[in-house]
Amino acid sequence: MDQLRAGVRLRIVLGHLGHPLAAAIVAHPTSGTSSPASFQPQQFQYTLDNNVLSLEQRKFYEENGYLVIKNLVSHADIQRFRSEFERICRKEVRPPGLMVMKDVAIVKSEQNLSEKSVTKIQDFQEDEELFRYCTLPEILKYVECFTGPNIMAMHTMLINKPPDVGKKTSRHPLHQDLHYFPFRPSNLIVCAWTAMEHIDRNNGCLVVLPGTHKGPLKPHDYPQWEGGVNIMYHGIQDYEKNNARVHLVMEKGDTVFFHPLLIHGSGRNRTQGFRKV
Ligand SMILES: CCCCCCCCCCCCCCCCCCCC(=O)SCCNC(=O)CCNC(=O)[C@H](O)C(C)(C)COP(=O)(O)OP(=O)(O)OC[C@H]1O[C@@H](n2cnc3c(N)ncnc32)[C@H](O)[C@@H]1OP(=O)(O)O
Ligand SMILES: Nc1ncnc2c1ncn2[C@@H]1O[C@H](COP(=O)(O)OP(=O)(O)OP(=O)(O)O)[C@@H](O)[C@H]1O
Ligand SMILES: O=C(O)CCC(=O)C(=O)O
Ligand SMILES: [Fe+2]
Ligand SMILES: [Mg+2]
Repeated sequence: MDQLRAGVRLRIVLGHLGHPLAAAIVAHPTSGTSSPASFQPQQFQYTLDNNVLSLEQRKFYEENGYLVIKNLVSHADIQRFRSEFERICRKEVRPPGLMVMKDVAIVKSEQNLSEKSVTKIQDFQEDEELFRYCTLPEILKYVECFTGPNIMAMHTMLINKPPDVGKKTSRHPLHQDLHYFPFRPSNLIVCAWTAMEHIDRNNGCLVVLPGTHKGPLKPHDYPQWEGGVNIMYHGIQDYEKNNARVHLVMEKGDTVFFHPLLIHGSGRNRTQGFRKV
């Protein structure tokens, strides 16, 4: 906990700020140094050696840049996070450093009332209840597969995607999280994104372009959307249109871990509910 709190700012993005991956020692036949019997050529670039992920899961993340773990966070914990979010929206608590963001279409409308206008809260590291998410053993167990054991929470958010008012402002353009991160190395950063309810294309699920974590960080800018774009919702202009988009349908408690270079976004929320992650 103290180690986690030592971070700059927190999110469900977790990273490793320590050493780069140790370079493999290559044995030279005449040098006298011998190769350990267990030496294997480096097969994996995006995951670390431990016994948590199956070979199949590891290969999936290496190839696609994300991994969904079903039913990872308990419904009881999710209910507690939901209650705390509602308390924050009612202004019963105001943790230091917290940023409350409203949808650009709703902030300028008559509907700008209470939690129905809050699109997300960011940087909730000082809220003890919400920060419990970053300390859940089941989350950290998987995070460690990507970051190694010295884990630091860097940025936190609870997203409450509102019903779209017809201007498509509830969408989140396709982007790479690394665009927002001034720290590296990228392969030792991972995002954990937990569904707080059933999420599919109707309420604006996460959309990913598999394999794009192998590419570079691309230029980002505001999309040219007529109905308006939320502040800081930058998107990639020139992504590969042939790259298959995969819509991640998730149940409450399911968690997707993804690489900060993976191109992802989310569609509009066509329901009347507030889609929470
Ligand atoms: C902070 C990063 C945001 C990332 C967003 C995208 C997330 C992608 C996920 C990827 C991972 C992200 C990880 C990020 C971590 C690193 C971040 C590094 C970048 C920074 O640190 S940037 C610095 C911090 N950034 C901000 O604080 C964002 C800007 N925030 C604000 O401007 C305000 O706090 C905010 C949220 C707009 C609310 O202001 P507030 O004064 O409380 O609100 P008002 O109602 O008084 O409105 C003032 C004014 O703003 C207009 N407004 C309100 N909401 C929006 C909106 N959603 N979009 C556009 N415009 C908005 C409102 O209409 C008012 O305008 P007027 O013209 O009427 O004055
Ligand atoms: N052709 C496109 N050009 C640019 N961005 C796109 C395009 N298609 C989708 N996106 C981006 O990907 C996100 C997810 O797309 P998706 O198609 O799921 O959402 P949607 O268009 O809002 O809903 P739906 O397609 O289900 O009607 C969108 O919010 C948008 O940011
Ligand atoms: O949940 C969403 O709508 C998008 C979230 C996102 O981009 C992120 O968590 O990095
Ligand atoms: Fe993102
Ligand atoms: Mg679409």
